[in-house]
Amino acid sequence: MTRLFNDPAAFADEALEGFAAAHRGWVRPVTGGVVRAAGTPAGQVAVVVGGGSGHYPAFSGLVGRGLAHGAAVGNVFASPSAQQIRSVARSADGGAGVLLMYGNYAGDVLHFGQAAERLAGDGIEARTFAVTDDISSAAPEESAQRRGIAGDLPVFKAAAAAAEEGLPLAEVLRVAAHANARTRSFGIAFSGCTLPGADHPLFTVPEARMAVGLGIHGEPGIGEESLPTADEAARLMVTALLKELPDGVDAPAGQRAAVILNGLGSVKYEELFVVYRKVAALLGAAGVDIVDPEVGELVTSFDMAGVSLTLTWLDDRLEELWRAPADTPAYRKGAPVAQDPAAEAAAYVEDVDDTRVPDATEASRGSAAHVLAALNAVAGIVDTHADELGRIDAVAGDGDHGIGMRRGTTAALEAAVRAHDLGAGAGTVLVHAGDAWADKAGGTSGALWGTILRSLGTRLGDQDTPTAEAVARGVSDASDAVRRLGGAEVGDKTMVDVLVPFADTLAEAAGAGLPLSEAWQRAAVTAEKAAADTADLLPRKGRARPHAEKSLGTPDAGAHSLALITRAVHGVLPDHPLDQH
Ligand SMILES: Nc1ncnc2c1ncn2[C@@H]1O[C@H](COP(=O)(O)OP(=O)(O)O)[C@@H](O)[C@H]1O
Ligand SMILES: O=C(COP(=O)(O)O)[C@@H](O)CO
Repeated sequence: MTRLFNDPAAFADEALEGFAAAHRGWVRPVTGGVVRAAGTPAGQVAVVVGGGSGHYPAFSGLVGRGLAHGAAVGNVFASPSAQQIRSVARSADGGAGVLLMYGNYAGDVLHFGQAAERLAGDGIEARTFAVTDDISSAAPEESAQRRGIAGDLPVFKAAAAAAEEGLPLAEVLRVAAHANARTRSFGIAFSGCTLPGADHPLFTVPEARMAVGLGIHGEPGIGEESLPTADEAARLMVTALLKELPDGVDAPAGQRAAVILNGLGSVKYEELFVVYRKVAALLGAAGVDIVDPEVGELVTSFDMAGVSLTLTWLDDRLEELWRAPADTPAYRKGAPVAQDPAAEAAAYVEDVDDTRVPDATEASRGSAAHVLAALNAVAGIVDTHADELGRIDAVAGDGDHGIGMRRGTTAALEAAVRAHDLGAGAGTVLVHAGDAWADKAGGTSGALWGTILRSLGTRLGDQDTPTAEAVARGVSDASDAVRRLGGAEVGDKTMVDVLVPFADTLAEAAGAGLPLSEAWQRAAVTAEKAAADTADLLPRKGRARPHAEKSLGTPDAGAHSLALITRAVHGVLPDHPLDQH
């Protein structure tokens, strides 16, 4: 249970504020996260890590000498937005480029990728690297699809220690890839976590049972067994990891390994030590020489009761990097590290002029009022269904779809009102709304919905009255853009299963000369049916993919929310073109 919070929607921001206030000697808050208080030494590659909140000390607690130069911090269980990541990276950049590092989750992949592109536009060389250590999340032949859990730490640390040595960006990236290839984790859990403001856990594990391979957002595990003794738990995890040795490690005997026994939130340190006692014995019996083990909380999941074991199979170079000193709020190692003598990190402040919008015609400004009404309806329907969306998402995902959609739609509406008050046309109102949605929601759906509104707004522009055909073309642009960005196709069990038929039906109806409201009504019916039909599909993309069979019978959360939104928008569309209000 998360008991102490104010407004649940503000939990992540308030936690970050308190964290930064408590660790002024190490970190400095910037828009989107934190950077080292002393800044990045000039000429050093900056390693910027990040991910959702709810996993402390990942990710903000790992900022400091010998480890990350900055951390972008998202909402609870949702990736930070591209805008947040860009802001942190710009503040952390020491002039030698930035390596963006995160666990392999769809939202993180989308937002960190977009941030890297924007940084390139800012003249900062940026590369991305996703950690994939969790062996239970995909088969060995699909290891690139695996999610990142406590293996984040050794992989981040190896890259950051290489950066600290002054190596160039390409070399730091190579070290990250090498460390990741030799890092494997496996976890078990005994009870779920409860998100701030929720009155029941995100997921549950039956009494006296253990979920095997459960993810750090409660993604369902690969099996369920009777509650083990501490020794049995140790044996299960060690056996799983010794079965999957990386390339270049033929047998455990004679190898050296960094070992992390990680508590996921509510397993006590004493319990961890009882388990570690057996882990050490089993690895010793297998001939593995343990180097600088860590037993404690390094990647958590609120109050989830669970543990994971991580092994990084060391060679001489990785051992040197693993042993290198570090000094961060949550992770210290070696002799005390002198702080960088540099002056306080300069915080990058974005130069945004939000008091001006492009010129718009009277007609387009009139249409903007309808766009506002539509966004108001969208925020309303999402608010009403937020809990239901979370429940659907929790079946095979991480249960945050309602939270993210609520944050996104609220921010979109606020930005739209601001732009409208400044006299923006329909296109600009939509573009501002999309940017705010992506920025404030983060997560997979934040990136995709930001793209949807931006595509539609770009097509509508600020000059003409949007006709049914123009709106249909905008929705088709959005559908193409979502497929390009997320890489999903119809049948993968995502929002694409609704967006594509919705766009096609709208285009067909508008092309046949129907007025917008009628054309939209037909398309909304198609969308609702398509969303319901996703219940019969097996997920091939996103977080639900490893648990395909668990999601059978439940529609996709993003598909369902899209259908709800198309229906709500229809409710406020006028029967005539969008130029009258
Ligand atoms: N690659 C993808 N392309 C299109 N839509 C996707 C993709 N991956 C996930 N989604 C959609 O995003 C929804 C989840 O959104 P969100 O709650 O933000 O996810 P997460 O917490 O996994 O980032 C899914 O239900 C699905 O509809
Ligand atoms: O869940 C996280 C980010 O992934 P999403 O796909 O946006 O949910 C986060 O907690 C780990 O970085």
